[in-house]
Amino acid sequence: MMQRCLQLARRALGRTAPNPLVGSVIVQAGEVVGEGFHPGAGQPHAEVFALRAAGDRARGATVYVNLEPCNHYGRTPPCSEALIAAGVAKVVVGMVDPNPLVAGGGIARLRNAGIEVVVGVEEEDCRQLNEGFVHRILYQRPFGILKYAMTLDGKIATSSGHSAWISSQSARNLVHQLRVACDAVIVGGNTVRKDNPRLTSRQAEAHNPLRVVMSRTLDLPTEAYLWQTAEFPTLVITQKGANPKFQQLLWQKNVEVIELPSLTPTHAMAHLYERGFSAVLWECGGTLAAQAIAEGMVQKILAFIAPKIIGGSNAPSPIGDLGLTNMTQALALERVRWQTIDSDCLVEGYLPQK
Ligand SMILES: Nc1nc(O)c(N)c(N[C@@H]2O[C@H](COP(=O)(O)O)[C@@H](O)[C@H]2O)n1
Ligand SMILES: [Zn+2]
Repeated sequence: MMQRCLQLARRALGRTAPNPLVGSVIVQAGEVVGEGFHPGAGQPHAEVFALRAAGDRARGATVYVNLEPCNHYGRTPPCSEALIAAGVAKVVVGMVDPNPLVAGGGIARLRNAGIEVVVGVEEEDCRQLNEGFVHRILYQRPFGILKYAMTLDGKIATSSGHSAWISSQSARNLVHQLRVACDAVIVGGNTVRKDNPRLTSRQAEAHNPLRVVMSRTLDLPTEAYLWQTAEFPTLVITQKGANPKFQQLLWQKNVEVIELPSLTPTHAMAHLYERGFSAVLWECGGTLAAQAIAEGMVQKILAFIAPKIIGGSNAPSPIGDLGLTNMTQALALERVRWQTIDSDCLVEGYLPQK
């Protein structure tokens, strides 16, 4: 039932920030009598949709939900009260809500009302689905995911900058799927100049992240896929006073431009946090990737490794200089997993939290 909650929650992938992904199932005498998911901030919570679907059959039933029911008046009233009013007998919770406005209060409220509450079912999967939301709440900044594709000898392009394609079509499809789950995708000016990326999800009906370009100088091409904003918006983040003429050209193309006093990954992520974003994908080159890692703006890494060799010392690598001189300083990923995708290998893991 908890896995079904996660499945339902995923229907809103990429659309709920700053809120979490939540699904709920109501079971009465072994039969599913109601299901629901949270479609987005400002809309009713998953439990409310499930209660509406169950109607009177919620009385005496068991409610499954991947996140603790809320207990506060936010954009919507507390689900704890709705569950109590509906007369449910038992609530099975995937994980405690880290939001300080909830943080165990929903569970306590239900228990005080005589409802049996079980906590921590399929907890690891529940945590992973909402890792962006959890990070946002705990650290007041979005969760950063760095993704790159490299050859067996650690290159992301030839020395002339050619990179299409390093990884297989199946690996690229997985990246499109990853974009569905993210609120924004960031590249630097170099990537726009060299690759002219689209940065979309390539899936009908699916969510597309806000496409973000970080560029200090705005020394960017006048024509690029990213400036075609009829379907998908683009945000360019630059530094105060940079290239006013080019800024004007971008605005004419409906590309939003914002100037920050100082253009760093930290400041860019702070801005995206203010916009309500939870999960941000870094698809940038090595220099920006190294800066983002050094500033603690990357929490998770997904490295696609293709069994191809480019060779040469001038071919760029996925992560630039981190200033490390000794192997004991190497950043050792935690909770590492790997899988094969066609002939490529995907290694993923988490950077130690600073
Ligand atoms: N249990 C649960 N189910 C949902 O469907 C939810 N969206 C949440 N969200 C929690 O409540 C906060 C948002 O409240 P409003 O939508 O503003 O009323 C969010 O931060 C989570 O803590 N929980
Ligand atoms: Zn709620």
